Amino acid sequence: ADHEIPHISKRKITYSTIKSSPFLAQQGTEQVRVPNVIVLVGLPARGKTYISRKLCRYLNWIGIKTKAINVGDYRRSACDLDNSEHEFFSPYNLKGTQIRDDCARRAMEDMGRYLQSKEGEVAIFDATNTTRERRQMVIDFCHAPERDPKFRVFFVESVCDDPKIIEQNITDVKINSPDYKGRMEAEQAKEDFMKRIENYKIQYEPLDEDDDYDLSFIKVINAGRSFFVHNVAGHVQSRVVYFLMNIHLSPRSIYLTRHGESEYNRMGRLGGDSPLSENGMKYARRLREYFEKENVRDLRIWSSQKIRAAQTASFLKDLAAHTEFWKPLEEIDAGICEGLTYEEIASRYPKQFNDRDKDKYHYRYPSGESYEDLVARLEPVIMELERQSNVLVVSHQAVLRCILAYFYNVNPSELPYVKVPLHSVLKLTPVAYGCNAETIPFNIDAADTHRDKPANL
Ligand SMILES: O=c1[nH]cnc2c1c(-c1ccccc1)cn2-c1ccc(Br)cc1
Ligand SMILES: O=P(O)(O)OC[C@H]1O[C@](O)(CO)[C@@H](O)[C@@H]1O
Repeated sequence: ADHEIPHISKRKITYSTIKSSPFLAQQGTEQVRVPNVIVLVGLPARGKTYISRKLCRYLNWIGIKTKAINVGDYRRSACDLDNSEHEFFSPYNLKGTQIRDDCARRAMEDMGRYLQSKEGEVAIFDATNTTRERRQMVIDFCHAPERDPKFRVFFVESVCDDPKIIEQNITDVKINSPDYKGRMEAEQAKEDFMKRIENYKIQYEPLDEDDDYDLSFIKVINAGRSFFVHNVAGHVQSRVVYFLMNIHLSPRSIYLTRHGESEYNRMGRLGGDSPLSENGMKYARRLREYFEKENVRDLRIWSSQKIRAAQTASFLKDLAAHTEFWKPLEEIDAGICEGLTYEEIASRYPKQFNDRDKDKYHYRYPSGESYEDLVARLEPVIMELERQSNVLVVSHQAVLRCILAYFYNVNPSELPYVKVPLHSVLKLTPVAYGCNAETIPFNIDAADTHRDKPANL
């Protein structure tokens, strides 16, 4: 059609191009970055799996393909569960030691295949790795003579002598772990687990800045109260350090809501900067009533600067300790399609409309943004959310899809189709390894702005 965007010739660009993800520089098809292995170190109940899974989720969300490999899972599948009492973990139990070494080796080989095949760029090796000998085995595997490129190794040691934190870990996670669930009373399980920790303490050799002078590592002390960082090498390691220094365990809630229904929502028009509709105003009032009852301590409100969002947030301003308006929270920029309805896009730019549904995450509107662009612009928002305590985010459909995808590990193909209806609040509360979600519906009429993936694609 003569309205069709002039097809920009895809000149073969020879110099290295920074692909759409700002974190990924690609030379032709090979990624210039070497594979990275992040090796956890620490006694049981020091949060190693907590760190592994959270780090894995963050790296995948920013576009760095990452897999966490937990050696405990290999041990549990290798031997039936009667081998999970503390005697099994005694260094004097030769059979137990042999099984555990074998599981570590098999896990390491799976990790090697994941990185060698370029299926992923980063592997997180989640195990105690509490002896120098075991750590050397991992290093030798990553730097094997025949390996090209060598895997870069970064140790993350979690050191904790705060009994309250250890207690919290055991009640939160260990008692419900497959090792104990339904086989032992909580009290007995806790006792057994404390003995398992004692077994590991016999051989525990913490990382040491002199003995391990050539290694790259970070010691996280008492769940992030302090850190010791040594010899950080490369982009991935510095992002890992940055992330670990911004997360915390303190209980809090994150509330997510879209703006109230806007005039453009009612017309089915995308983007723009229209004010709230009558329904939208009603929602904003009811949202305020909800937060009056919630009575959240030190609530911070972050809102997009679009009128429909700022109006919604302004109803709650006096309830919050602090309200700020952030440009990164604005809705995806639909470029030349801003202000149009989906029907108008389909008729004016049929090829663009079709291309978008084929790969909605990577599709970038002409003069606009893709979901991938949105994730990159939202990374500082996610990092600040990790740092904060109670926050209410007032934003938009595509933005909240990206934020939810971070908390729930939603992959790029599903992310653009996550349901985020108008006039509902999502309350996220981090617990143990995951996040509880509570949807608070307000039963106030609103346009349905959700478009499912067409069945034929
Ligand atoms: O137990 C622990 N000991 C020591 N550090 C811990 C935990 C836990 C933990 C606590 C309860 C449940 C699940 C995990 C998290 N972190 C942790 C570690 C590093 C950072 Br940066 C932040 C938190
Ligand atoms: O990616 P989708 O499904 O088109 O949703 C994003 C659209 O949702 C809206 O926020 C509301 O329709 C638009 O402003 C935005 O373009």
